[in-house]
Amino acid sequence: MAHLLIVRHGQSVWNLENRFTGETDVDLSPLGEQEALRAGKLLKPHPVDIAYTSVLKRAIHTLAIIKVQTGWRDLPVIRSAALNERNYGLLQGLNKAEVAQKYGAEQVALWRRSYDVAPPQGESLKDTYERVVPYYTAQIEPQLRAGKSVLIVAHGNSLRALMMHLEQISPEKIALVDLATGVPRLYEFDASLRIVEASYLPHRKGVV
Ligand SMILES: O=C(O)[C@@H](CO)OP(=O)(O)O
Repeated sequence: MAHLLIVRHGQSVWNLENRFTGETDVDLSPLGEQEALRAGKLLKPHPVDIAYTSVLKRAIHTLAIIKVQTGWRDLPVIRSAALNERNYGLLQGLNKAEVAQKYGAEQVALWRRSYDVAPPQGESLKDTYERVVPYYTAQIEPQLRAGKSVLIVAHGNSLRALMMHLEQISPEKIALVDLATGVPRLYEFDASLRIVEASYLPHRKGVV
């Protein structure tokens, strides 16, 4: 059966500086480029037919490095803003530790990891889910149903929203799920597109 691979972009310059990034279009840090190379090595044994990414350069750059590293130079790529990072509103650009000092760690934890508490003028994870999952269902799932394997290179929160959908993670439990930069997660499906295995590469055997 077809498989799906999801990868969060490599470390960005603002990840490194511990700043809320959201839809700000910052590029990879040097470590982020290394993480993308490593992701390419891990992905190589799992060829795909099509790739999807956001319109933000940290994801586009990660995918470009993966394409070179895997030798998948002709891999078709579709970019969509539906896969962008959640909009962090007024927090974008601010240092996460400074925001925690000002508003308290508990409030910041709610803004960062709760399902439905939106940061000021930004998107909650629920808002993000409501744009990511319909895009996945309409555009990406049909590829899998047609037997095509798919790679998605996107962002911490847009991918957490997708993981909620794929793995039936509850709003309470998703608060505990963090996705590391540049570590691919592999989903294998049965003929009815039910997940038979979900695991981070290179580790296998993590059965859902
Ligand atoms: O700043 C951001 O856009 C995201 C991802 O880096 O941060 P957080 O992990 O706090 O949601």
